[in-house]
Amino acid sequence: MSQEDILSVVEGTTLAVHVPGFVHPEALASAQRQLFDHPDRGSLSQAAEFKRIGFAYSEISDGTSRDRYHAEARTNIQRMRDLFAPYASPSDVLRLLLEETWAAGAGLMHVEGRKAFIGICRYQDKNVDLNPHTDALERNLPAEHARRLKAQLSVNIYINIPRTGGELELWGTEPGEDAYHRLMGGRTWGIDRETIGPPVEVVKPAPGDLLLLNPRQIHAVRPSGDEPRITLGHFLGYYGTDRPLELWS
Ligand SMILES: O=C(O)CCC(=O)C(=O)O
Ligand SMILES: [Fe+2]
Repeated sequence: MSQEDILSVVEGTTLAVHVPGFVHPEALASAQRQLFDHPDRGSLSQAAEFKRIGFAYSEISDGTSRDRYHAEARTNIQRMRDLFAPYASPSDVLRLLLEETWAAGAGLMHVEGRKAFIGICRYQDKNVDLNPHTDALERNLPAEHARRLKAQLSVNIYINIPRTGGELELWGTEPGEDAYHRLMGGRTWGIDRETIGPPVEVVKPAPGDLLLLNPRQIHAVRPSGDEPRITLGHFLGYYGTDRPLELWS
């Protein structure tokens, strides 16, 4: 992954950058054994059908959950690191690679002096649909930090992909917050598939692959037909070409 790859997604000249085989096959096989039925997988605060290990920034809804997110950040990073041992955790490798590849470097996001978590493990079980949606850090971020953020990217590393289903769908359109809420209609999260036309690109990653995309553009994941879809999710904050990238989950 190069500086140009990252910029092409920021600028919208590329819909997604696909890096096949990002995770070493032995590390991948070991992680699959560890993660498949992991006892720590818990339900996402807003949607119980989505399971995850770790606590996502998007789950912050008040002061208590904000404190919890930061208090657990380092423990949750270490938990994912331990799950991949004796191999390097792919989230750690991603952080180092971005530090090496991005001219101004890259590091863990910190908000008001508190560290972010990175490397959430998400499970999408059989028949669970991840509806078309957008992600925006500003929904959860203190306003002062949000003003500096120029773009947001999403980096997913795939641990398990079902044989049928589990494709990533991309619409290539960035509705902005007001238009997104109109598209949501009365839903609490995401857009009804009937409300928007077909995606402009459909990508089926393989286990071990990495995909970089702009999550402010509408995207979705088709339901798994058989096995659970297991990913490591990361977001990247872009503050300008001469500024370091920031990572969080
Ligand atoms: O798991 C994926 O392929 C995409 C997940 C997603 O919604 C995102 O990256 O923002
Ligand atoms: Fe998303």
